[in-house]
Amino acid sequence: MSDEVLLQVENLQTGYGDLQVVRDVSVTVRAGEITVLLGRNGAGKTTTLRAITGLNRVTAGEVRYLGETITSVPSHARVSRGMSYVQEGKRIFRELTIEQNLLLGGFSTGERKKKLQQHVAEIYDLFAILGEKRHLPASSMSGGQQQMLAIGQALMARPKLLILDEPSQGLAPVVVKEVLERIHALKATGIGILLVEQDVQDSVAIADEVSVVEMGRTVLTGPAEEITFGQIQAAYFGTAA
Ligand SMILES: Nc1ncnc2c1ncn2[C@@H]1O[C@H](COP(=O)(O)OP(=O)(O)OP(=O)(O)O)[C@@H](O)[C@H]1O
Repeated sequence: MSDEVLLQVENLQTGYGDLQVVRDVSVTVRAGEITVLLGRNGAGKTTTLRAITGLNRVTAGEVRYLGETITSVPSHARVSRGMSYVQEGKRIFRELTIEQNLLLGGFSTGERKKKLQQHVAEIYDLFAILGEKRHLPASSMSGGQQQMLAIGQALMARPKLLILDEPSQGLAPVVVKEVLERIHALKATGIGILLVEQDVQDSVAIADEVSVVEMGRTVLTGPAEEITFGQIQAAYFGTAA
């Protein structure tokens, strides 16, 4: 287990206008580790990610990132401090080529084209299929490959913390496994990953830390190796102690 805590969310409260959706969520992500955030539809997972990334206002609790409270730091400043967020639904540019999509992902770094090309080559090392298809339009790729492109695009911003909202959504089970395996391989780069998932079994298999949210509250949290499938199920269905 790494000791470097990248993200520490404590007793988070957030929502939409007057509607409080997240009432008490706590989650920790360490460098070189994967924290999986689980919960049923509507439990408040996406809303939690939106508050962490600065898209939703925090009404109580704390978001600490790289040792600093960032609760009032604007979203774009969180990006430039190394927080990359891949929202649900593969937000890529379908008509652009894979390589153009990746280069756009690195645009915010302000680095020169040569440096960006080096980073693109690193992405091809991580996701070989993107390199093979680099000159094809993104729309020509399968759902799983487009998800890898969305992740590759986020990595081009050179994040310390990568936040992924349901990358397995809409993918066939065999493709889900492949995408999660690729995400697992990213740990070796030293970044921390916060992964929201519906696919409990496969995501817990790659997790270091697990948190389950039910009706806007963290009901179970701890190291993946100490948490049983039965405990996760009970937390999911609101029967946890
Ligand atoms: N823009 C919004 N305005 C008002 N309420 C919203 C908005 N987005 C989500 N909600 C509500 O907030 C609650 C939590 O939604 P959220 O998307 O965070 O859940 P989730 O755990 O990510 O579930 P899912 O897996 O379905 O995305 C739901 O009741 C949802 O209807």
